[in-house]
Amino acid sequence: MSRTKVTIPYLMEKKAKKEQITMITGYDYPMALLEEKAGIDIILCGDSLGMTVYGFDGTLPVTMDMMIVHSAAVKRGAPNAFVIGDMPFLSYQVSPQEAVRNAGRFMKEANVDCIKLEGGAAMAETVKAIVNAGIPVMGHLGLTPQSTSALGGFKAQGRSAEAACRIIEDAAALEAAGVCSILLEAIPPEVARIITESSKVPIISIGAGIHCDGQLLIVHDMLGFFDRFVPKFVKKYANMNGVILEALLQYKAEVEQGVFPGKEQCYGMPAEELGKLNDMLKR
Ligand SMILES: Nc1nc(=O)c2c([nH]1)NC[C@@H]1CN(c3ccc(C(=O)N[C@@H](CCC(=O)O)C(=O)O)cc3)CN21
Ligand SMILES: CC(C)C(=O)C(=O)O
Ligand SMILES: [Mg+2]
Repeated sequence: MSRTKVTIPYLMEKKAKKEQITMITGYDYPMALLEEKAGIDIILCGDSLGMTVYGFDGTLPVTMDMMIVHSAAVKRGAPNAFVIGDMPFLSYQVSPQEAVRNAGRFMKEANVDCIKLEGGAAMAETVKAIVNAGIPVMGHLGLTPQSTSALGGFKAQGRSAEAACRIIEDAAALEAAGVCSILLEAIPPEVARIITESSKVPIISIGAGIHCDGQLLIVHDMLGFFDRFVPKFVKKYANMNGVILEALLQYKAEVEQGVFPGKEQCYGMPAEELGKLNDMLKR
């Protein structure tokens, strides 16, 4: 199946035409193949893989090396989607120089189209440095999982007038610094609407309501492939855990009952050769 290559101008055009942008996370080759086939616009190789794929309690243990391996696999599976590499904790906070080097690794070693980092005005200089290196940057505001400890947990943000005002200012600072898009996570729809209407770049929601330019979900959440916790913004479109568990139970039962493997799964040997073998073993 052929599909148009998703680029920044294409995403800008979608915002202008008020066509919704579709975005989903992807962490590996097989899922990326299906997301490409489905025509998803943007695939985020998120550091949420620390939780969904590696079983950590948060995203802080995730390293650049892990992100490079996974995002490269995603880009191989989805050459036409706009693939974004998520900068992991401590890969961009220390200095703009380190941030440029790590963002550059994503481009050089994983062939992604863009990188994403968390934070607002405080990250403006870092964003500028990366953009000046020719690397597109997506911003990320609201619930920023890399600062869970500072936020007091995975909690919705921007629910007071003052907190909302800060997020709106952060979005403006990111746009001025040159981001090509901003992700808003777990904030009230009213706040997201103000940002979407006042910004020139596409604004994507994960738990930020219907007024944005597009939507994102974590693929493991929407497929029912992760159930340690379910954020309020998740809608489950499938029950993969149920499907996979049923297959595993059936396999186990068939092995234990001697039903698997059947004749179809076995390699044949000509009767003549089998006869010869038996003669050889008799000697
Ligand atoms: N599988 C998965 N899905 C995600 O969406 C996700 C991750 N992992 N890992 C990193 C963060 C954590 N995320 C979360 C987690 C919980 C809520 C949530 O809805 N929390 C409730 C309860 C919080 C509380 O205890 O006060 C809320 O109402 O904010 C939102 C985003 C989003 N990200
Ligand atoms: C939760 C989303 C926005 C993310 O950053 C990730 O998947 O890592
Ligand atoms: Mg992330």
